Amino acid sequence: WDLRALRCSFTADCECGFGPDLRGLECELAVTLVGQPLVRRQLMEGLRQFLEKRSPEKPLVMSFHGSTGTGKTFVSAMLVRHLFPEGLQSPHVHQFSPIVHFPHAEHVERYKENLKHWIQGNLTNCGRSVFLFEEMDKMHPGLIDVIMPFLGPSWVVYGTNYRKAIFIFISNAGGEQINEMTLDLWRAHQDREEISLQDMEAAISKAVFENPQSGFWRSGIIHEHLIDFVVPFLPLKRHHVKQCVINELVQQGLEVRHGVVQEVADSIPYFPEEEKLFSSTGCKTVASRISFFF
Ligand SMILES: Nc1ncnc2c1ncn2[C@@H]1O[C@H](COP(=O)(O)OP(=O)(O)OP(=O)(O)O)[C@@H](O)[C@H]1O
Repeated sequence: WDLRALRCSFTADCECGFGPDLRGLECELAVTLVGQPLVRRQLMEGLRQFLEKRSPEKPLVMSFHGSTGTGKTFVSAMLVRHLFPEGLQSPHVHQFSPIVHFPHAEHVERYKENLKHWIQGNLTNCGRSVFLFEEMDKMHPGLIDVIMPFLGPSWVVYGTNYRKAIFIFISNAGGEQINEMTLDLWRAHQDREEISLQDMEAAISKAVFENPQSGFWRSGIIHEHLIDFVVPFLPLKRHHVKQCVINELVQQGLEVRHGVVQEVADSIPYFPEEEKLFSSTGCKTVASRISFFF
């Protein structure tokens, strides 16, 4: 007997090793992700809505935006780990980085063909495939539009049902707008959880669509509203950085010393110049700085 086939005939979720664990994800986000209430909300809501449907009407498309070190890569890896047990190592999780996969502007037409075939082939192999597009702001404009047919609600493309796939775009684009809105809110004495997602989504979409340096420049993906969830990563404050230092010390099995936490947090640059509120590098350099102060 093929036990896998037998199990699959009784369960709906057995699709090329796809085993979503939303509770586990929610729990890990609550414990390890610092200062990103909107991310938790958007991500969990998006996934729940999508995974509840046995036959979704379109693939799930999310776009992560925010300045450096705010947790975009961290969250995407965590998300993937809670969808496929092998996480980023799963053969059904595909990462694309413009610098690695699409380095030369003069080869864009070839990249378009390759990308289309790659996605089509992998969706034929596993409808639950996850595609991660990193550093979207470094992507040649126009290239990403080749995947538009895979993101919409059509039933099949080239004979493949692709509606169960998940696409995630990651970029720094829109980060400035997010930072400005968060700063305005702080100046108005409002809580960061009170940021209106609608306002932020509109500002981010406009910023990436109108920026010639963005992979989404004049992109049909934005114009046709193919992104289901825009996920804004807010700039991190000093107390968030301190929490990152504590998390990192615990993870490295080191003693959590107040002095070290303070020194690492103090060594990081903050903006704006006057108030020095938000970390310019988020928590990105925390791990490497710990060895200097411990
Ligand atoms: N909000 C956060 N909560 C907890 N840890 C964080 C957070 N943001 C960043 N970190 C820590 O900093 C490291 C670097 O963050 P990450 O790579 O996710 O940043 P990023 O937003 O993808 O930045 P970039 O735009 O430069 O790629 C993570 O591995 C994690 O340890």
